[in-house]
Amino acid sequence: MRQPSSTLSLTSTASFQALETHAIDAEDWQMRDLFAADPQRFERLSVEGAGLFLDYSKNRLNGRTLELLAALARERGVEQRRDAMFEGERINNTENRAVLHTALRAPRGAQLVVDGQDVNADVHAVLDRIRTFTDAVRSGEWLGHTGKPITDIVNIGIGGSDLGPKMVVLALRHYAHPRLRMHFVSNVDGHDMDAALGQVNPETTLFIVASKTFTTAETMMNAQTARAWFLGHAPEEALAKHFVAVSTNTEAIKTFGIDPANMFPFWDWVGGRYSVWSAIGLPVALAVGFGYFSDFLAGAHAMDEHFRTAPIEQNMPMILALVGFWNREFLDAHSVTIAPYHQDLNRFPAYLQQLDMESNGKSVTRDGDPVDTPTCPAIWGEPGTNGQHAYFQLLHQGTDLTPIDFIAALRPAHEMEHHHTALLANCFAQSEAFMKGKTIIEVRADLQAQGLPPEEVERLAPHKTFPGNRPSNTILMERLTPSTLGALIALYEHKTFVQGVIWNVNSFDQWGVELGKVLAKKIEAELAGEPQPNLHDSSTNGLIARAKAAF
Ligand SMILES: O=P(O)(O)OC[C@H]1O[C@H](O)[C@H](O)[C@@H](O)[C@@H]1O
Repeated sequence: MRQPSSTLSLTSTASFQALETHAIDAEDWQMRDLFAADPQRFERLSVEGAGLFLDYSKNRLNGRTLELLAALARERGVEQRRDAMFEGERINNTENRAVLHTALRAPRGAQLVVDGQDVNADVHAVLDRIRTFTDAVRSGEWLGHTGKPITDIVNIGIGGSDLGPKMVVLALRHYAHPRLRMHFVSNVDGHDMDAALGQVNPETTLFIVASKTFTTAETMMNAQTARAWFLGHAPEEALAKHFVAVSTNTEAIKTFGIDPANMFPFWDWVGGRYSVWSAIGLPVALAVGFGYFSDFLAGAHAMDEHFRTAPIEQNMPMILALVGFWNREFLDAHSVTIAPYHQDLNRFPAYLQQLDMESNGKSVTRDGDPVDTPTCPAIWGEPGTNGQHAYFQLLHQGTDLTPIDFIAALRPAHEMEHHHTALLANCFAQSEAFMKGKTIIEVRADLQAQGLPPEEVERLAPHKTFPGNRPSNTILMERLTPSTLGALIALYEHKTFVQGVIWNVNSFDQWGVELGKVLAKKIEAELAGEPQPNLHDSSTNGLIARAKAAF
């Protein structure tokens, strides 16, 4: 494999050291002054691509900062590693796998042969099957065992086999088939399955068991429960009309009792959190139809092309990554808030939590050495304007600096124009307020103008002062469509990738989730079996004892 020039530790690179020196100068910068000094700042610090617009001018940086960040990206070999990913090299070095989610959205006929396998042909063969199947279900031609069309689809999956399809189906609800109700069951907590089964009819329900490995404990338990529930209402031969599977593991699907003819495959080079573009997106294709699903893939592909070809300085995912890196490393931002000013992007922050934190929540490099800087910040958020009335207080006046990504569509999918005007006004007002703040002098002037006595002005002024100078990005799109949503997700995927290369971590494994799984198996056996005192620490023993006493 081509070796990117990132074997030096991050802090020993010349470009990181140049950034460290530059960051000392930048400590005193006020964004208000940066805007006042440069009337072109917005034009200079914004970029367009694949139907998205990114304004990153409300960050504490200048042109020199960007030059230094771009130099760092070059020194860390971001472009070489990007090309290696697109070409199918095995960049996931702890699992010895290629990372090819970009191939899932490449148009038919794109050339990509990896290990002698025509990846593009394989991808499009599965897409053709998805088209045939989803057309049949949507048209009503696919019938349940008693001859009725499907009305409800229950996706059973967790992590990447849940978050992507669920988020996208919600985001594209305006494109959805009116007959099909979509349900998502992920949690091993029986309340999740109980709620879904309470709403559906076995005669008209299609279950999708979605699991890359087909070994994930939660999904296997939920799938068995759904199967048993279904067989309580229908004969065994009816299963083929009501259960399909999405997986890379054909053998496990057969063992479960799903006909391989009802299996939609994908491949080990698709990471779970990057899998919504594969057959894991089946619920999306069922809800919105294959045509819109293709538009969704095409939007992501447009972002791939932008990412692959635009120079770093005009490359949206690179810039989003570099600005985020600057805020993390030099402004000590421990977390990032995602604020979609679009109610239909309700689950987007949760989706990004897995994408970013499972990818870059690492503390050793690809070579197994400890990293020498902080890595992935925590990601969290809620749609605006709701967040404004909950935790924005901390963002405005708390002691931590938390960068914010505002995301908005300029045109709504409804006709209540005045709602949309109010929504956008709030979005833009918040980013302005975070940037500008309100000085104590301005606050005093306001309070004096209200006629407050001087001692009252002095008492209240510190509470009403906003420090400002708090960074944010704003991402705009004309409308939230299958295509712009595809581009938006791909933007964040590539942002995550670029940061991972700079930190030199493997963004494509997730060993950190394993320990809890192993211990849960042990404790599950203990909870179900005879008491075995003192196998654990006193806290875990005590909790197990309390649970057993309640059974
Ligand atoms: O699709 P599955 O194999 O069932 O995996 C579902 C999820 O579980 C795992 O524990 C991983 O942390 C996730 O990356 C994955 O998406």
